[in-house]
Amino acid sequence: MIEFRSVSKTFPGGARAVEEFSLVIPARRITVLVGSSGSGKTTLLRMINRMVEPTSGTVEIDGASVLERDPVTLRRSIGYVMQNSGLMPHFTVLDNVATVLRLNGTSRRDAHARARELLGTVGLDQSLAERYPSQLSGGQQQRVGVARGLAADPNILLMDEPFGAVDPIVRTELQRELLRLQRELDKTVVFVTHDIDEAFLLGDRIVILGAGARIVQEGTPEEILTAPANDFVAAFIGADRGKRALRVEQRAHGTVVVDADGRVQGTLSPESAPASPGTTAGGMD
Ligand SMILES: Nc1ncnc2c1ncn2[C@@H]1O[C@H](COP(=O)(O)OP(=O)(O)OP(=O)(O)O)[C@@H](O)[C@H]1O
Repeated sequence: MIEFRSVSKTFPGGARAVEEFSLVIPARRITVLVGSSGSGKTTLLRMINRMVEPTSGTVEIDGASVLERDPVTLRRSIGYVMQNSGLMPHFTVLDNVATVLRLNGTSRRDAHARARELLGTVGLDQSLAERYPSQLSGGQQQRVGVARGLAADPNILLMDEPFGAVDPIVRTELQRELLRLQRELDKTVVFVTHDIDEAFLLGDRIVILGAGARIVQEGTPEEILTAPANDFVAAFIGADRGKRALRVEQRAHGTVVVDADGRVQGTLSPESAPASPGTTAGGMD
């Protein structure tokens, strides 16, 4: 569990990126921080591994303040994946993935063996191991970034718009892979995005942020979709638009689900159709 307690951050020069931010981030779940540009998402993420130091307040991991940990050791114990993969251009894929392990004292041989294993975990072919980052596609680079983030087998994985720079098809693929990985590896993931669709797809919990990282609403996707806290959230999630505002209509050949623009999005099978008033669900008696 990660806990922010009244955390503020003012950068030199006076930008108040985060003001009195408090939040509990549950273990073994994906928590998504979503908000518009400049709302302080990256600053929050980087205060977890002390890449940014809070001006006041504390960040705790399992009850212990990160401010009391050695920043270098702390950083190496937490996975970090960023938008442009952050790979070292003159290192091979294998060496990029193995770096943290080497820094933590693992032998070259063992670090490479583990790195090869991780390429498999993130769905990359072993034949890419000796390539350099510039010889990979954007999507492959991001996978290497994820493998590197997982190298030290951290409990916590911080992801800062990791799929922001790839095309929509690859992005969908990477999102699915992350959900699969999470089911397999059971990490505490803190994921930053400005894309509300991505937040709904990935988040077990979603935190919608306004300026200064003010929490506008926090909850499960279901809670936010069914009860947006205010007009800002409703507008941000597009509550009255397209696929967020579905209704059921009876048509000649069956029951269909129609979006806010009147387009048919799918069908409703008899088993999942809501029971009409007066009927008993199940109907066995
Ligand atoms: N190193 C820095 N020095 C000065 N100001 C900074 C620094 N880093 C961030 N800021 C400012 O703090 C505020 C929050 O920035 P942050 O990067 O956390 O926002 P964000 O929500 O992640 O934005 P984006 O979605 O554009 O990445 C912004 O006003 C930004 O200009």
